Amino acid sequence: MAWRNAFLDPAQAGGWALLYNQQHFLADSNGVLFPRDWIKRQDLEIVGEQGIGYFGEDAVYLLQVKPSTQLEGCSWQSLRQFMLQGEAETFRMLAYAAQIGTWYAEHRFCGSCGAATRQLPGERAMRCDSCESQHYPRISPSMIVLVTRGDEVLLARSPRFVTGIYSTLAGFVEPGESVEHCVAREVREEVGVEVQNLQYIGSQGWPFPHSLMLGFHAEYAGGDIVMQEDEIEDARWFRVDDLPPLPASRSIARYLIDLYVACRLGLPEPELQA
Ligand SMILES: NC(=O)C1=CN([C@@H]2O[C@H](COP(=O)(O)OP(=O)(O)OC[C@H]3O[C@@H](n4cnc5c(N)ncnc54)[C@H](O)[C@@H]3O)[C@@H](O)[C@H]2O)C=CC1
Ligand SMILES: [Mg+2]
Ligand SMILES: [Zn+2]
Repeated sequence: MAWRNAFLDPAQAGGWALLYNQQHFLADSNGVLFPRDWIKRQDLEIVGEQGIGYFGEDAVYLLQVKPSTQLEGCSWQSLRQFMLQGEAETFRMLAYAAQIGTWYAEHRFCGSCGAATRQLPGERAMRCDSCESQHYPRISPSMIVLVTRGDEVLLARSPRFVTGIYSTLAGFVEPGESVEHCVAREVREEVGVEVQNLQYIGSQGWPFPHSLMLGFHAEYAGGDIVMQEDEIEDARWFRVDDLPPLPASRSIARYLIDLYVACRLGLPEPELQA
């Protein structure tokens, strides 16, 4: 079943409901989608509602509820869990839903003047009538890069990672800089190394909470590894035939590594899950 984003009017009846709060969805043994009319008859406090698209032919609505919300036979499951284990189209739906949920939750009041906002009909925007501003979903461009040196790749550990896992370097683009500049700056800051011959590989929306990952391969150009305090716990060169535990297969971090390894070892190219 395929997921497709769309703008649906919540005034329409029917369809399916996702129950959302802070990067978590309520789920039972059938999954995350509940008959929406049935949900509306339950005694739940619904904070906000958006029509977000179609799962197959079925209309899907996102219902923001309180974190204390309980439904018989259901439990709260994290978006990260669906990223690690969920079916691909289900994860695409939940990734979009979570970003719409984050946007809505963070823009109920105007950041300029503090007045309450309202949802504009027909557009994904929160409108402040008091100062006439509009607030759209925020997307944070971030670079992610695999630094390579022949048969070796530079991988690092953040103290936030699961024990043992090594990954590519990543970082947020700063205001006014190009993504290329960001790659060179972040690599220099995090591991003290210079890079050259950047090659753009592809991108991935990353809903934790609203990054857009722009993925590169870059060749080592000079410098010894000097790790950034607090951000980087370990960084090393690994041979492509002797790699440590790597990030989740659905991540662009993993794709950048698998792609380079496949090229060096003459293996079939992996595919990036969008
Ligand atoms: N899809 C993938 O394969 C991967 C995705 N990522 C994502 O890339 C992003 C950037 O990676 P990091 O190394 O964590 O970034 P980073 O190297 O720029 O440092 C993280 C720090 O940036 C600050 N920060 C948080 N949100 C920010 C924002 N929106 N704009 C600017 N600064 C912000 C915080 O102080 C945070 O501790 C994160 O969202 C992370 O989840 C990281 C690795 C793999
Ligand atoms: Mg970083
Ligand atoms: Zn305002």
